[in-house]
Amino acid sequence: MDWLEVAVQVPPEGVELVADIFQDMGTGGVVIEDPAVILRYAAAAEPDEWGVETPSPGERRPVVKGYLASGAELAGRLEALRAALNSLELTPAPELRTCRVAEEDWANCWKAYYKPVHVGQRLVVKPSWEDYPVVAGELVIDMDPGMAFGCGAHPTTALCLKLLEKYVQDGATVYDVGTGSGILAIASALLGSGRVVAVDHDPVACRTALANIERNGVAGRVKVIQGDLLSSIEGKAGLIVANIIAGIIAGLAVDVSKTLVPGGIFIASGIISERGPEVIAALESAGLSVVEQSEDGGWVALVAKANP
Ligand SMILES: C[S@@+](CC[C@H](N)C(=O)[O-])C[C@H]1O[C@@H](n2cnc3c(N)ncnc32)[C@H](O)[C@@H]1O
Repeated sequence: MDWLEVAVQVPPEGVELVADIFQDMGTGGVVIEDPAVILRYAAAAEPDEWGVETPSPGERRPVVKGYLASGAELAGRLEALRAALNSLELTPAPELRTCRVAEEDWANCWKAYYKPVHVGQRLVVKPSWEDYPVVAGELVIDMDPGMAFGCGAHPTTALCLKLLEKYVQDGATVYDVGTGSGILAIASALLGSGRVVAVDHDPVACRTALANIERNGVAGRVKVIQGDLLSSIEGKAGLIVANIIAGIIAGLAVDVSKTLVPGGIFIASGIISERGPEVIAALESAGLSVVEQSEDGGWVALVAKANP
């Protein structure tokens, strides 16, 4: 099938709003290219090693990409997208570019950027097609994100991985809400969780997560459910992790509070820094106490605790 890649260049405060529009349109995955993150990689490693071109000064605004299937409805959907972008009243106004991609290109084009990454003390996220000599004590997550979000390089994912290292307890039940590639569910299992439920509303993400879970040999402890947030999961959890976007995290706070065991932990990520206070307020008013915040590349991750 052919797809239309729609790339929208926006000022930083528009990233989430545009990602929300794509999500509401059911684009099945949104890609956020943040020049600040790319610049950090370029500074941290040999750019050649990453295959990353350093953005020029004119390219400092983030780009949000969504994918629309070719077909009779495409023109109408593009028109609806343009109208939604105009209604945001951002300055400078979002700029929209489109290009056609074949499904295979879309699934593979990012592979050049993806190398083994060390995250936190013990975790290493390794692309399934790369060789990696494992060092004693390391926990290696073998990933092929396919078309789902979550290769470990994005700050929102890396923040969650570091916090999972700190908060996953042996034998705990973990719910990974918005699992994408399954990366956080797999990390939770490798870190000692006894039972993990990974949920995503996107069927492509669920298939990808399942394949990655099997690849990492943790299928016995990790179950994948296609569903909306916590609505399809039954029972309590010791830890819930959700890397989605600020508005969804804030709206999820009450359900999280009802689902956590006393003293349970919620790791919330995907929150653009400016919206941190709003999410903290939602968590606190749902009866959770925010006990830790970490920040990376303009994104904040929060740790909130249920009452003991
Ligand atoms: C930013 S990605 C995070 C992927 C992965 N957990 C990570 O940390 O890299 C957010 C994921 O949440 C999923 N998602 C968004 N809204 C959702 C909802 N209402 N219910 C379930 N999943 C949702 C998206 O499909 C996407 O896979």
